[in-house]
Amino acid sequence: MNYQHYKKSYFHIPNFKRTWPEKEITHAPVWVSVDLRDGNQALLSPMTLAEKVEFFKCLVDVGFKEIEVGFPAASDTEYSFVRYLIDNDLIPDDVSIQVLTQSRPHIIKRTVEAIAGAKNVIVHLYNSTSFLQREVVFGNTRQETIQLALEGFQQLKELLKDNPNHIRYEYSPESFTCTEMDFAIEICNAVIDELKPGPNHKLIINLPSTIEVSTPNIYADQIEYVSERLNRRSSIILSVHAHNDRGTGVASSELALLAGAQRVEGTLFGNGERTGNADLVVIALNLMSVGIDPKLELSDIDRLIHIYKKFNKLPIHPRHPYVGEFAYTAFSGSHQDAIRKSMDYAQRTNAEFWENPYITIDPKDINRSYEPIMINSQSGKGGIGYVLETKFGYMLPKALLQDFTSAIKSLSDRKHAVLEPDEIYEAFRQEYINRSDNIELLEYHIHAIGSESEITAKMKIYGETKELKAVGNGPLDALCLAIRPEINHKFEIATYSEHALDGKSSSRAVTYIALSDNDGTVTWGAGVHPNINTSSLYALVSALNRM
Ligand SMILES: CC(=O)SCCNC(=O)CCNC(=O)[C@H](O)C(C)(C)COP(=O)(O)OP(=O)(O)OC[C@H]1O[C@@H](n2cnc3c(N)ncnc32)[C@H](O)[C@@H]1OP(=O)(O)O
Ligand SMILES: CC(C)C(=O)C(=O)O
Repeated sequence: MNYQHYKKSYFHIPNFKRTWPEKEITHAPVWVSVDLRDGNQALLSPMTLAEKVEFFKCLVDVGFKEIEVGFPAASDTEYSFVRYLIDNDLIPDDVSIQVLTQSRPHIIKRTVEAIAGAKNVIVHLYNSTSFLQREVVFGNTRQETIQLALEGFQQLKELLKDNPNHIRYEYSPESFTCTEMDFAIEICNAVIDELKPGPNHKLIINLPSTIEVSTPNIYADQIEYVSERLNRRSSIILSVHAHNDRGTGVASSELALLAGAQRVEGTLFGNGERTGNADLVVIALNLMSVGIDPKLELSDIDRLIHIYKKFNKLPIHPRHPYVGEFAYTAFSGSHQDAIRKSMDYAQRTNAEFWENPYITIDPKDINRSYEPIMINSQSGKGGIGYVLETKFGYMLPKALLQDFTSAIKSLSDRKHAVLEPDEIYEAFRQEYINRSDNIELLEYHIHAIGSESEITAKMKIYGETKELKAVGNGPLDALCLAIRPEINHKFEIATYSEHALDGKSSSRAVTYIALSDNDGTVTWGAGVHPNINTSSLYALVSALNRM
């Protein structure tokens, strides 16, 4: 690998006493959806006005109070969308729309025109501050870079000075993670000094991980280091906006919260430039999973998935946290076993809290329909038993389950595929239930003789119909006695168990019987019938056929 091609692109963070590793997240941050801006700018085909309107409504329903609705100067659609929201009174009073602008006079002017009449607006101005961007992209010195930001805000203040509405400002030193720390502090403080925020008109300072270049702990250090050195800190809302280039956008945002961030920008399911933005659904559900109110209403997750797929025209990965197709599925035997035991335990003990060794949240809390267990060649008896029990009501004795599991594993191995519950049941039915291949019980009658039972049975044995009769200490014993002389094989009933299948008075019963023969080989059979005597006789015949 050509690792010599790379070097660290973030700058040294001077020694300081970091406190974030000792902290815990205790409450939800201010959430900001940037789906309609950062998400939208990264799409193959950006959303139409109608699509943005529908997406916006969904974000409002979810509970976002700050929504970056676009970059109004970018295109007619972007501009018209902002106007449409305002002119049609679609922005609830408790929701602020946020618009993004570069620090360029004509772009700022157009942005201000776009927001005329909106009650609550955050005007978000950015310019890039990293060494590379300053030197190569802009050709600006540090001082010129600061000047660019200040001139932008001076123009905004002038254009908005008579605006009667609630206007707040946000400043982002874009490419913050590759900016020298002293310069990041210098430029943010220059903006703070220009805007002079106070407790009643706070300024949002957003420190983006425009591109992820380090492990999340470095980002957290950068956030805490700068946070502590901002002027008028109590009048600043510290915001983060993490991308996901190293796959740690969520972790970066979470550690940044420990480090002093109060506000998190991101998108649903992590859409956004390149590898995406921080996934707000994951961060919020991470909070819920440890008992913290996420302050977003995510229970109708399927609606969000639908909106995401429809308007972003992107799929959700099957392994996506919380929402992927397999997020609540275990394939491997030991996981299935532990999931099953824990679910049974929670039900038995009427548990107050969700606790499961392999499933972090109860999928029902986000209205997911789910398959907790799927069966393939890596599965074990725990999972197979779970499927037979939860889908079909069969509670197999452990030894029978073991017997059946080897058959299922080799079936899945041969098929190279997951087995559907119906296939598993069908395999069980064909192999064990009411077998009559060579020996068939056609009719029977039982008479009680004192404490004993006499059975008269019409049976087909290897093609020949026979009338058999015997007395035993119960119907099953009697049938064993009647059959033994007819077949050339010794057997004893080793175990017997039964249960109702459907849980109603009209329900069917299932009986499981294990026979052992001369050399100790154990053979299982099962019988199903509404009459419990019949189900047990069928189980015996079934086991005999298998033996
Ligand atoms: C990290 C982020 O996601 S930031 C948001 C990025 N989003 C977008 O760019 C989407 C919307 N953008 C657009 O539609 C277009 O880029 C526009 C309309 C804003 C501008 O388009 P154009 O005028 O054609 O310029 P272009 O896009 O090529 O931008 C490059 C110019 O903008 C300058 N520029 C870039 N960012 C900024 C900024 N934040 N402030 C001031 N100038 C900037 C560059 O230095 C460059 O100037 P130059 O032409 O003098 O070299
Ligand atoms: C404008 C800023 C916040 C941005 O989108 C980024 O840095 O990724």
